[in-house]
Amino acid sequence: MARIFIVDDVEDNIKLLWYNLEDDGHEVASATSGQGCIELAPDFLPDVILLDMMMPGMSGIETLQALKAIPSVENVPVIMVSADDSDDSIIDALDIGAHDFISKPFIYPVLEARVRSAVRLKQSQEELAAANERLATLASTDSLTRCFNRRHFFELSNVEFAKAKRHTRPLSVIMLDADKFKAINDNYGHAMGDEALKRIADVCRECLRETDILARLGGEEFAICCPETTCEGATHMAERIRQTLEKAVVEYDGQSISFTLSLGVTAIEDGDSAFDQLINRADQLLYQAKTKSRNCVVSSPH
Ligand SMILES: Nc1nc2c(ncn2[C@@H]2O[C@H](COP(=O)(O)OP(=O)(O)OP(=O)(O)O)[C@@H](O)[C@H]2O)c(=O)[nH]1
Repeated sequence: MARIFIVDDVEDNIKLLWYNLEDDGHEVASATSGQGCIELAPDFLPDVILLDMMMPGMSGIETLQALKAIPSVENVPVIMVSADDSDDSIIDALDIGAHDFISKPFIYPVLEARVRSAVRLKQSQEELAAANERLATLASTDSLTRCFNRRHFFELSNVEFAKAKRHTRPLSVIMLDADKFKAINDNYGHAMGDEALKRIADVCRECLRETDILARLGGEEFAICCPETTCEGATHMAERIRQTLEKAVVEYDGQSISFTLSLGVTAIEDGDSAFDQLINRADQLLYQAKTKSRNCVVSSPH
């Protein structure tokens, strides 16, 4: 079963096709002009469009061109249907992006077979798009914590850094690392360690804004890039993350643990020419937090 949209200025042609297609189990909608097609097809979201070439007003070719400019229907296969089966017509239609061409009068089973072929194309396009989306997610996220991975974090943060520099806007970075994490793994097992990492990500997500970029940089180290945020604002947020995590209890397999975080916070400074400089500074501040007492936030400039 597919969703078929018929465009023809002759209502009897539409009716004939409609009954046949409905009999074959398809869901059908129609328009009697190119303009009607442009207005209705994006709502109906068809799998295939059967488009008459010769119509008064907007021709089939013009309608096809307009459809290709509408994102929600640009990839819907269009079968041009026309009494004019001159080579030029066929070439025009296919060059503009029609999937197929069938001349009138057509033999219905042939048209049906072409519709099936177009539906198969649409389905493979959709499967490919979904697979590409899954791949893009896999390539950009850490599977354990669902945070961005290191590579994607730097891609996004470099763009934010460039924007902040260009418009002289604030931008901050928080680096955070679980304290004595090795002991969690050693005493409670790797699975409990994994639960603890997931909790760090959840606590960060709870505390950050939609525009903030959260990533697991590796091991038990995370970073957050905060556009439009001063060092003071980011320090406030880091402190909220620290306190929330400190109170959290992570449970796994009948056991429960609590643990703490050390955090380093810095913001863009006049002399900074690359995002890496902020990361290095935040990393040094995180190191200071570790050597100071752990379970604390160290920020600069204060
Ligand atoms: N469970 C789990 N552990 C991990 C993962 N990645 C890294 N680790 C562990 O994280 C621990 C990090 O240990 P260290 O670098 O010594 O740091 P720490 O014990 O947190 O000590 P401080 O950072 O000094 O407070 C190591 O035992 C790693 O094996 C992971 O994906 N899952």
